[in-house]
Amino acid sequence: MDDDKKNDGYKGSSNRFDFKSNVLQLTLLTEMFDSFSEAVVVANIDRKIIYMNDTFAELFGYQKQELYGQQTKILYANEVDFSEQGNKRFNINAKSTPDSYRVSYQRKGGAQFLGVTSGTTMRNASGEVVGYIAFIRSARSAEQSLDTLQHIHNITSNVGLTYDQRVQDLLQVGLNHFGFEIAIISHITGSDYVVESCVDINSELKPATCFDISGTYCVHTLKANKTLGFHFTGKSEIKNHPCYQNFKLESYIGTPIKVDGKLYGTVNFSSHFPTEPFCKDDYTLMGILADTLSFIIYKKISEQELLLLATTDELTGLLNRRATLERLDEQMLMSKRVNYSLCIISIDIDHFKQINDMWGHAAGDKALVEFSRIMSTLGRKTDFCGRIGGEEFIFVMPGSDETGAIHIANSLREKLQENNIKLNEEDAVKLTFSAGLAVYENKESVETLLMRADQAMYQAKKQGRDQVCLAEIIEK
Ligand SMILES: Nc1nc2c(ncn2[C@@H]2O[C@H](COP(=O)(O)OP(=O)(O)OP(=O)(O)O)[C@@H](O)[C@H]2O)c(=O)[nH]1
Repeated sequence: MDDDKKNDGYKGSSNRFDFKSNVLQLTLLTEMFDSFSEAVVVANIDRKIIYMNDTFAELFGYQKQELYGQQTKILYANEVDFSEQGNKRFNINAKSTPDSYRVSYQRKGGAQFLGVTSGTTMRNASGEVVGYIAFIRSARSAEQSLDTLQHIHNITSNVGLTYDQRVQDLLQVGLNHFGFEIAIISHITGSDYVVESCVDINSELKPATCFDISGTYCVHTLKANKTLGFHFTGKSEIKNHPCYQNFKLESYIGTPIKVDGKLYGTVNFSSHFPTEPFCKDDYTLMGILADTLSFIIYKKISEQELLLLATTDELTGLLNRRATLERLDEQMLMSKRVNYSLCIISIDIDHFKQINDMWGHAAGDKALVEFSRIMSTLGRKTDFCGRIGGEEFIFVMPGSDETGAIHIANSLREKLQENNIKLNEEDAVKLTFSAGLAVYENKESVETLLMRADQAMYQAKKQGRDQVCLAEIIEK
């Protein structure tokens, strides 16, 4: 073979890896690596490129002649990385053991990609370092995809993870796979795109942020109803998209998440830097991630529904007895810890039996539902009420004193006076109630607090109903 043709390498005089005297080495490199499927590059001690194979030139998007003699700085996305690698690896004191690392590279034209590089120093017969050989592959190779799949499996099979940890870990796996900065699970209702969970390496994006869907790339993903990716938005057909104009996100890949057959939102990854074109593996992985998330979200929604069922009174929609007492207990603990007052009112509708007797059980049910609706419109956001039994309720007011609680009881009375309760098409009644008000005393239990409030309520009944009595205080 003609030497010149064989050695289409750099022939400049400044490199200390002199080809004229090292023809053998270059011939060897050419024979060994020209047909290699992995990208191979050799740089001299000045970090100038003296050999590359076709795969390398293709990976970086250059003609070989454009790269020969160039410092490898041209290949790095970040100049700092170039200097750091130089300090660590490309110097005469560097170890000659092979070494592997990941770094962001830059193609001709600026598109960036995450590369896995393995390399080692090259020495001459006297043992002096004369250059460096590196094997570079895109981090998103088949091997990387398998690694990502393994991580997804590890996360889904780890029963010790909470919902939030699981979701965050899956987002992180996606970020690592693509080498991006932002990962989002969105919940989409109408035109609202709400960031439900996210990982943002720059900590700028926060959960619960809401965008109009038209301002996000996901609008295209939803329209396509499948995974969609843009690896260099600034050079794509959507470069006028508001998301590009506002956030300069150069790369994006997103997939719709469907839960129980209905659109829930999207999972998407994005970066301010361009990346290499997405490959089949990337699309497959996005599908697997979206399916995995869909299952996890479905499970969470089912659990929430079950919890709601277990804590809600079926007829009125108020908290049921167990949930009311549990919440009361929590509030009493809090009240003790931060030393604020807490009041409860035990409420019992007057002569309720007569409604059932005169208009039937269904009419009684309607009265209970309407009474509950009116009662739950009262008070502060932190107040809550629950149904304790048939026509008995308690109203809990954390942070309120006796005056505040009496005000609530009076408001309920006024509302009931203003509103006739419709029992059926023709009939309506006015309801009254008897109530017992108890102010929580430090150290007492839920049972004593309730008992004192109930006793005061029975007192109100005894005294003629339609009134509020104060509970006895505990004798010291
Ligand atoms: N419709 C309906 N009635 C209920 C429900 N739960 C309990 N009740 C009825 O509520 C009535 C309560 O009656 P009582 O305990 O005698 O009390 P009251 O008639 O309100 O009289 P006072 O409390 O003394 O004013 C009973 O008839 C119960 O059957 C329910 O879920 N739906």
